Amino acid sequence: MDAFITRRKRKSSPEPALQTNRTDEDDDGEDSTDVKLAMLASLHPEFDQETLLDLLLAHDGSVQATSQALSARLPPRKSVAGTVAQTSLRSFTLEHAGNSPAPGAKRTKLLSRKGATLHLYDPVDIAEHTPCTVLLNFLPADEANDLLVELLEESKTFEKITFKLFDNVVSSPHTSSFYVESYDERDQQMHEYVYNGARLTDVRKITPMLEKVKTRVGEAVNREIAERIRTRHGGKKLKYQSPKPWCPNAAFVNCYNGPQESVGWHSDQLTYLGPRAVIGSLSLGVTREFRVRRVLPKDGDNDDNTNNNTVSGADAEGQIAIHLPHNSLLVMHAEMQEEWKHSIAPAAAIDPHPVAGRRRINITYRDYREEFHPRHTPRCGCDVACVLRVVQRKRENWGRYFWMCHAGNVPGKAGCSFFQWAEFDEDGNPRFPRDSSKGSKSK
Ligand SMILES: O=C(O)CCC(=O)C(=O)O
Ligand SMILES: [Fe+2]
Repeated sequence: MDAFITRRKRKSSPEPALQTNRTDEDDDGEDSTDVKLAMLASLHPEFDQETLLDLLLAHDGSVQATSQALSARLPPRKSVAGTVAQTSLRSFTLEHAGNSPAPGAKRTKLLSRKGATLHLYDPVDIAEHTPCTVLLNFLPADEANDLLVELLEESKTFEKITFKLFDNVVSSPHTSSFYVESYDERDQQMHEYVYNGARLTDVRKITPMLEKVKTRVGEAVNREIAERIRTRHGGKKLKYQSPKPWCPNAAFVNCYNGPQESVGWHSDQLTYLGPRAVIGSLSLGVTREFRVRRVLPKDGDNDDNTNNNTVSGADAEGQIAIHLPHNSLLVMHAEMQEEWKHSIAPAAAIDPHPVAGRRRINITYRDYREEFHPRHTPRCGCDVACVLRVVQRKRENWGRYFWMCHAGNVPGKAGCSFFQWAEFDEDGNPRFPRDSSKGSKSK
C-alpha cells in the first residue's frame, strides 16, 4: 500500500539550503512517480505501467502532457506475463568483486539491462541477482490453503486506497488491509500512527491463520537473514541493520483481483521499521511478477564500471521479474528498501488458481520497532510525527536518512518544511536530539 499514497514534498520548500539535500524514495519530480503512474493508470487503464512510465519520462514527468499523448494513442499490444522462459542463470553468470559485500563474499554481476526485464524463477538466481531470497512451497500445503481461504474471505471487505491528486480522484490498483496483534495496537495504529499524512481507517486484529503462520515466517526469515549475512556480507551485518532477531508483529495484506491489479514502483516506508528493514512476504493464489530494480543516484556519473563499489548504470537500470507462485515466501533483505524499488506489474494474462481463481493474496509481515513508535520520533511544525526517508537519487548525501513532515506528501495539505537528518547508532537505534524540534521548521 505504500506506493499509492507516497508523494514527494512539494518543490516550494522555503528552505533552499535543504532542497539540494532532500530527496526521497521517488524520483526528483514534484510528485512521486508512483503517484503519477497511479493517476495515469486510473485515467488510462488500457495501457500497461511500462508504457505509462516511458511516456511519463518522455513528457518530463508531466501527467497532463502524458495523459494528452495517451488519449491520442492506441493501446500497445501487451506481452503475456510469464512467457519468457528461464531455467537457470548459474551456467552463464560472471563473477566479480561486488557492490557492497565484505571481503571474501562473492557477488555476481547483474545481467539485467536498461529497458529489458530479466525473468527469474530459480531461488539460487534470485539470491544472486537481487536483495531477496525466495522459499518455494514454504508452508505445508494444507496450511497454505487454510490461510488462503481465510484471507480470501477477509479480502471481500478490503478496500482500495483512494486519494485526491489535483482535481482527480486516484485509487490504488488493488485492495488491502492491515493486521496487528491486539485491539490496543489497533487503536494505536488508527490514532497515533501516520501514513503519508493520513491515518489508516481499516486496521484489524490478526486472524488465527495469520497468527499461526507468523511464527513460521519469523523462524524462516531469521534463518535467511543469518544465511544472507554469512554468504553475501562476509559474516558482518550491514551498518544500521538491527542485530536483534526479526520479530514480525504487523502485516499488510494485499489482494490483487485479476491481472490488471498491481502496485506501482516504490520502496516500503521505514518510518516504523527503522533503517535496513527486513520484510517477509508470503504469496498465495495466482502467480504474479514481483519486479525489482536498483536505484542509483542520477547525476550522470554512475556508469563507472571500473569502480568495484558501483554497478554499471545500464545494469542498474534493468528490472528483474521474480515469479512468485502460490505458497512462496520472499524475504526482502536489509539491502532492499534503501537501494531498490519493487512493484507488482499488471499482467496481460494469468493462470487461474484452483482456490483463488483470479486473485493473488500477498502478506507482508513486518517488525514494527518500539524505538520507532510515533511517541518517540520527531514531530514537525504541524505537531505530527515525521516520516523517515533516505536520500536515494542525489549523489550528494546519498544513503543519508532524514525526518520530514508527512503533510508535504499529501495533496491539498500545506504541511510544513520540517527537515532533520536522522542519526542512528551502528545497530540502527535512533539517536534523537534532546529537543526533537531542532529540525528546520517554517510554514
Ligand atoms: O504484493 C506484493 O508482493 C508486494 C506488496 C508490496 O510491495 C507492499 O505491500 O508494500
Ligand atoms: Fe512494498
